[in-house]
Amino acid sequence: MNTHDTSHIRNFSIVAHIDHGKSTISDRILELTRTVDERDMESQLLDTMDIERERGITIKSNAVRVMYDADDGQTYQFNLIDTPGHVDFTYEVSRSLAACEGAVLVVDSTQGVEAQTVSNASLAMNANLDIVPAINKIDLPSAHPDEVKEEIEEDLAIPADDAVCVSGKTGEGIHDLLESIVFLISPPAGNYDAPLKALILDSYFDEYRGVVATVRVFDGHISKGDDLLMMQGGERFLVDGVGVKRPAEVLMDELGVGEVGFVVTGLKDPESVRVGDTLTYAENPTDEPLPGYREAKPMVYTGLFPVDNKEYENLRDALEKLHVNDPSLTWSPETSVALGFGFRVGFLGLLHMEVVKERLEREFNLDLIATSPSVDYHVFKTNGEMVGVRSPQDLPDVTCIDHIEEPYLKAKIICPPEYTGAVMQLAIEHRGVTTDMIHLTQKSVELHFDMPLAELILDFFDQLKSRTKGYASLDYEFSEYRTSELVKLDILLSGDEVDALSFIVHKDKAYTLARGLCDKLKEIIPRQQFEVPIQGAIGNKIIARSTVKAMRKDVLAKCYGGDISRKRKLLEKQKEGKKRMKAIGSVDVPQEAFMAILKVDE
Ligand SMILES: Nc1nc2c(ncn2[C@@H]2O[C@H](COP(=O)(O)OP(=O)(O)OP(=O)(O)O)[C@@H](O)[C@H]2O)c(=O)[nH]1
Repeated sequence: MNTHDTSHIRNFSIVAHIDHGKSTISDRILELTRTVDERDMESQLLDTMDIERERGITIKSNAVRVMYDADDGQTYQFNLIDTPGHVDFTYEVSRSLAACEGAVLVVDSTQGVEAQTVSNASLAMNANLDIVPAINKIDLPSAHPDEVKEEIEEDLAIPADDAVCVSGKTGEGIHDLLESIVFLISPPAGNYDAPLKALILDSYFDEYRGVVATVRVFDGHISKGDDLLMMQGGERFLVDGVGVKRPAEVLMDELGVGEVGFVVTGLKDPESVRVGDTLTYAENPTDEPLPGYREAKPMVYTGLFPVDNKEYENLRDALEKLHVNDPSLTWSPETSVALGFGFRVGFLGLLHMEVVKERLEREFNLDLIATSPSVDYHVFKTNGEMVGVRSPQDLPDVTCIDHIEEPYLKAKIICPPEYTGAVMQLAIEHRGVTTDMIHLTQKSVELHFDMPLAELILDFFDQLKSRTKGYASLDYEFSEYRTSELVKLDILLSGDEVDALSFIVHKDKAYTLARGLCDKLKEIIPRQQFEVPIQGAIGNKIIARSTVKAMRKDVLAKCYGGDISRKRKLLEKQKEGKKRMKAIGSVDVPQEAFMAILKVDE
């Protein structure tokens, strides 16, 4: 195949609302194009992380090359990028779209257009991509593809004549989808002989080969031995090899213009390759770098502390390693009287937080305690200074505070009309204000809210799902900082303040939350050999209290006589429990206590 000619190349992302079937459709494409042998086929092939497979969610985008023999007798090179659907990872989606000419927009035919369908469609439209709508799960009896077509036209302003009905499960319609990709998505433009212009989409660190970068070549071509320069980072290196994923890595002679693949940089410093940077020839560089990416800003911060303080350095190393292919992760050292040395880590959202914590524990074998999530508050002091506060412990003394601003979101919820009242009520309870209500179709309403981010991270999503029987979907973006009356709520165990349990809350909610939290902690903290009073306080004022009664904990007391295996199980369970306990003063506090705020029923 002539690498100067790009007419046979199609670069596209698969985007959708969470669970609408992107990964399943990608699997069928790999199967139908015989990229993967049937006997090697396992589901969610592109979700390479254990967590992705177990949870059935995509976290990282993944680029693979498949060759498609089309009905016109030609063979096409498809570079397919599977993307995450959850709102936390919208940033990852826009990174992938920047490398493509087209997007396959998957919509579940039993659910219709949902919040991230709208946001992904508008990301794709803003990036000027050709969009192929795929209406999925048509094998299900509850599928209503015709109505979904209408929604695509009306809500998204995408012509639905182009929509292809498919089933990722049975494979029906996948052939038609591949044909539509050939006809509807433009081939890449670009000049093979021009100076190199390649966008770094992603990178990971390999012990033996150094940093391996996934790139999209816009102009020029890359081969082994080329002398390349990273335009922003300034790093220069000789290419150690190039190749593509199918989905196993295959080395190639060259990555030509318009293609997507990987470059082995040989660079040993994980920080030397920046996602969003432009690669060019060191001796004959291009004039201007590509626009790159908007930096992903962390929204949620939490303290991560090793249960065993000796693991502190290991935790730092692990964060550095994860950062290479998760550039949105940020951290700074944090010290807690209760938990010792740790880090305040910034995440894109709560799912991102859970995923990173789980990866740190599994892939790096760390035992961690996470404290309740916080947002980044702007605290204006009486002396005119502004400080960013991401941890309740860092809040200056009240006498020095003039006012505090907190981040607000523009939230968008799509739900069936009968749940409008429930959704509005929930928003009011979370200090939200309805700003707009649009009737999309007879079956769906789009509600717009202004709402503090801090409220969203306190179980808003779970509440939304339960109050709308799972029918509502949520999307949001940061809007601005606004002044709020916020106070720091402290928790005292046996009369001692536990810094890691403090949090910042709106004044009007402080009493209810303090009471709820004291009650919750009473359930969570196991009985000790002495009574443990739990108190909630604002400054010196105690506003709530509860007590954990004294009891000698003898887990075997319940086992009369000889059931050895049951005894062993109980002891093991207790040991497991101990691992996650932190002795605070003389009280053993389990991990759940530090996240109890997320579980308080208001
Ligand atoms: N019946 C039926 N089920 C499907 C079909 N496509 C996907 N599913 C199921 O829908 C669920 C979600 O599919 P995924 O492919 O993981 O969805 P996704 O969009 O990749 O999800 P994220 O990566 O988490 O955003 C899985 O349980 C699939 O088995 C289909 O055509 N028919």
